[in-house]
This record gives sequence, structure tokens and C-alpha cells, in this order.
Amino acid sequence: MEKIITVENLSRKYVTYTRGSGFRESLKSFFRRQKVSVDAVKDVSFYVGKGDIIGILGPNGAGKSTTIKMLTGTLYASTGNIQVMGCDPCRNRTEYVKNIGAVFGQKSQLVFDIPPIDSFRMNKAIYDISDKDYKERLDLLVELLGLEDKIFRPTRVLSLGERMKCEFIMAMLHNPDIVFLDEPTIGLDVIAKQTIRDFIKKMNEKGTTFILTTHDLQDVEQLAKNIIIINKGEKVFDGSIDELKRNLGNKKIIELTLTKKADVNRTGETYDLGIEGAAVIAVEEEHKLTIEVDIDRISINQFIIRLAELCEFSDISIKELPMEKVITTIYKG
Ligand SMILES: Nc1ncnc2c1ncn2[C@@H]1O[C@H](COP(=O)(O)OP(=O)(O)OP(=O)(O)O)[C@@H](O)[C@H]1O
Repeated sequence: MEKIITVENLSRKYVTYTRGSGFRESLKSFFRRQKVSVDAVKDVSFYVGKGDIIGILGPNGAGKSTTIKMLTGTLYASTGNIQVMGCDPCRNRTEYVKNIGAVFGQKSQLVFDIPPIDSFRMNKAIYDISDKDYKERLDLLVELLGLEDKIFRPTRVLSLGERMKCEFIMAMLHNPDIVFLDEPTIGLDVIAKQTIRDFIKKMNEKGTTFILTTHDLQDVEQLAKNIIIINKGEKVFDGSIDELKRNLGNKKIIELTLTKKADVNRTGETYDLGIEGAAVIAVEEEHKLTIEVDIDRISINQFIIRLAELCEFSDISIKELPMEKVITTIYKG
């Protein structure tokens, strides 16, 4: 895959000041401020392939937004090197912004008191989009996002979901090669989230590369082809979702409903079932068990045979290891 973004040993340090509370402390800080330095991003390297959708994940304060800001060229790196399509985002600004788009879930690019269509026309002028391209792209984007008449109403009267969809049009009218998304589905209902995810998938099929930060694991599972996990400013994982799950071993989750009360011994945080390679991780209402099975140690077939010898059950389901568990384990290190 052709590399479209290369990030080498990227670091960003913020210098900020602290002071105690109250009048005395604020007066003191007027003369002598206490400096604090925060290593928001530490020596991070990765690359993004053309046509990829990369999910940047990490707990609050991990350094995701700082990374996105450096990639979009709105923030200088303290050290390290970023190349996006052969451009340094902070140097060749005018050339660079023609090739990228950005949607920030918590910041709007639309002008609140005028309808989105007027903000779109403003971008048409800024990016020097021809009448033909503008009309074709706008029609396509409006249709894919199901906005139709909404773009003619003042932005301030639109719902959050409608506004977010307009933000996508704003970011994509000039047909950028790369679009940066910082929590684009935050606060949206399930239907609006799905419309936006389907839209991202369709635009990706047409060739747009997306860099996405989110706390919504459904966004990640449905969209991201590759994942980068940042924790405390450092990269702790870089690979596909399958590789991420395999990182924790080859495991399945079995949900079992017993016909009578469970008889299992507690050992630490799990219950001993007496089957090698399987551990009960939760018991509900004394007869509903959640079991984690390490299929490198026991096959599903062997496990079911052993289970049927041990107990009688009325229902069973076999699931993949949930993303929440995988991510929580990685965040906890
Ligand atoms: N302008 C700033 N000045 C000082 N410290 C900052 C500044 N911006 C961010 N930080 C600190 O840098 C660290 C990384 O912040 P960043 O916003 O990149 O995290 P994040 O992963 O995007 O978090 P979240 O998921 O909560 O949005 C945090 O500890 C934050 O407090």
C-alpha cells in the first residue's frame, strides 16, 4: 500500500502554569508563576496507507487530539517529522489545506447565523471550486447524507446530527485526499451515527483516506481498517483489529444458561469450572455463566463435550471477544 502519511518520532510538549486557589495564591502567581510541562505525545511513529481508515484510540488525555492537530498543521511538533503526501503540514500550508479536510466533533466550521448552503458557497470561493464540480459534489454529498432541504435553514436551528452531517459536506466539498475526524459521532443518536459511518465507508470506497479519533468502539469496529492506540502520549499498539484481538490470545466468549444453580469455585477474579483453558468470568442470577475459552488450549468442540459432561444447559451462545474488553486490557497496560 502506497504511504500517504509518514510520522517519525513525533513528540509534543506543552508548557503551562499552575497556581493555588484563592486571592493570595493568584496574587503570588502574578509575580512568580509555577511552570508545568506536559509530554502530550512522546516519540510516536507510524504510517498511513492510501485509501486506509485509521482509528486512533486512547483514554482521555492520551494525546489523540494533539496528534491530529499536528497532522493537520494547526500545532507545531516539539520534535519529530511529519510528511503528508510529501508535504510538511506546518510549512506548505496553502498547498497542504487544499488536500485535506477536517471534522471536529466539538468544534464547528459552519457560520451559526446563516444556512449551511451559504457556508458551503464560502468554501467554494476559498477553495476555488468550479461551478460544475461544486454542483456535482454538493448533490452527491447531500444525497448520501440525506440532508435535502435542511441545508437552506439557519445552522443554529439544525439538530446536532443534521449539523454534523453539514460539517462533513463543509470538509469534503473540495474533494480532499485525506479527511481528519476528531470524534465525529460524539453525542449523536444511533441512526445519525450509522448514516455518518455509511457515508465514511462510501467516501472511502471512492478513494478518500480517513484518520479517525473516537471513543465509540462501534465506530472503530465498523470503520477502522487499522488501529493505533496511544496511552499517556506513547504508541502502545499499531495494527489491525484482528491483530489487536489476537494480542490477548485466541479467545471466545461463551454465554451459558444452566438448567439449575451453578456449582463453581471462585479463584481470584474468575470461577474455576474444572475445564482446562476455560474460566468463568461472570455469574448472573446463579445460573447464567459467561465463560472465556482459550481456543489455543481447548477447541470449541472439546469444550462443549466437556461442558455437556459437567452440567445441563438450556441455552448457549458463542461470541467473539468484545472490543471493550480488548481495549480496556490494553489501556490498563
Ligand atoms: N494547550 C494545552 N496546554 C497544556 N496542556 C495541554 C494542552 N492541550 C492538551 N494538553 C494536555 O495534553 C494531554 C493530551 O491531551 P489531548 O487533548 O491530546 O488528549 P486526548 O487523547 O485527545 O484526550 P480526550 O480523549 O479526552 O479528548 C492532556 O494531559 C492534556 O491535559
